[in-house]
Amino acid sequence: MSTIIDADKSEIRLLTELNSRLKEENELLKIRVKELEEKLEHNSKISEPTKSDKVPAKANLKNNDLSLDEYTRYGRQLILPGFGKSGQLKLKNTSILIVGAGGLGAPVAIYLAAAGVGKLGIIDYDTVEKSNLQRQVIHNESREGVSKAQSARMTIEELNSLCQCVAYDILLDSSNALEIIEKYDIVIDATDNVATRYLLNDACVMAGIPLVSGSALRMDGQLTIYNYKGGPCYRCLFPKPPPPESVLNCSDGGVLGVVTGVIGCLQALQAIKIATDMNGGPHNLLIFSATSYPLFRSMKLRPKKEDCALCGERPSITELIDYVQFCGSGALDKSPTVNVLGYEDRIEPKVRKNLPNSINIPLNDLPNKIEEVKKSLEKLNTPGNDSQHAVNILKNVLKGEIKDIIGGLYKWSLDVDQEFPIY
Ligand SMILES: Nc1ncnc2c1ncn2[C@@H]1O[C@H](COP(=O)(O)OP(=O)(O)OP(=O)(O)O)[C@@H](O)[C@H]1O
Ligand SMILES: [Zn+2]
Repeated sequence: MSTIIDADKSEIRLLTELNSRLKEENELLKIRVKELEEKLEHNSKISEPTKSDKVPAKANLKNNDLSLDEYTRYGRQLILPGFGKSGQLKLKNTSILIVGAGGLGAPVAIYLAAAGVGKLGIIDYDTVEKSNLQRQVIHNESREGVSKAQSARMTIEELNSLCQCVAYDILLDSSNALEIIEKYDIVIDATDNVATRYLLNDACVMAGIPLVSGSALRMDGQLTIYNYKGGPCYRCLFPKPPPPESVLNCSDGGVLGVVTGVIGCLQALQAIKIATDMNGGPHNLLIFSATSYPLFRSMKLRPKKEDCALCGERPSITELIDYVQFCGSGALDKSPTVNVLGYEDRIEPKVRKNLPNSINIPLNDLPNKIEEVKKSLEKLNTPGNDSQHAVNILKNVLKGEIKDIIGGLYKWSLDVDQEFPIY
């Protein structure tokens, strides 16, 4: 009997000890929480904006506090001096529109959602293809054929369900741009064509929204912010579009996936800096080249032009125009084309490994070989964008129907002759 009482007593003693230890730990935790709160408060004060032209919050989220879940999720950036709770709240109350869910748009969307931007809009008219996956890391194999905007939204929702993501699977053009853009605080240009670049620039100037513009091709990339803090717009620097035949895109020129990652991450960074009013430095053009040393160069941008047709003192462009006509090409445009099956219909018999009735001439040699082409070529086929340039050159010197075969030898190998070697 006494043994049982002794055992009970020692258990009570243990429990009492445990209880007091828990109380002590509880007190220590309270002190630690207080310390962290003070630190956050302090950091928030450091990051108070010093500049007057703040980006107006259009997210309409009106969140004044962070939940426990958000403290845990964003803890590593909350303790950053100059960012803190006030930076996090600004991100939470910011809406950002990403135009293009391709090589640039993918990292932009992932990093902005992960960082806690309150609302992300993602626009893309296209669907996911296997050749996108080498760099468009927001998509995956199971999403082939799915709308890029929807695929991006699915990834974002899995990554951060606190981020409100709106997917627009549409072609952004003059008829819809302003209406959509006006709902956002910041716009990211992650597209790949000149017409959309001018469209976004004009719409952002008209709506008074900063535009974070990026581009990447081959091993190189560029980053600029337009229409921000009194700086220039795209038209101040480039009043006229380049000739359409001088523009090369990734499907023709190629691009290393990491290069789009570098530029996309920098676009996300600039957007975060704008949203949180972090110091951003002067208006610069940042140039990245994977094959140069140093990898980055920064060039001061020319200032805003007083006589800019769009943002100047007496603007002549006061509404969105026809950008396909202005640029001579649009997001969907190519040279006059014929698809491989159409071409197959016109020739016979099929000859393996060589396209029948065709000769293959490198673009550089083409101007010197017009006579040869005249004699021997009925229809032309060279790969990629070169063939579109070739069509333009030939149209100037040859009469008759000159067309570019869509997809060239690669598409021929897919749709007509699976044994035709591709490269
Ligand atoms: N006006 C526009 N409206 C909506 N989406 C656009 C517009 N212009 C371009 N885009 C989208 O921007 C993205 C640009 O990304 P990127 O060049 O990496 O992709 P891509 O066109 O799939 O590449 P590839 O040329 O290799 O097929 C594309 O997904 C394209 O559909
Ligand atoms: Zn301008």
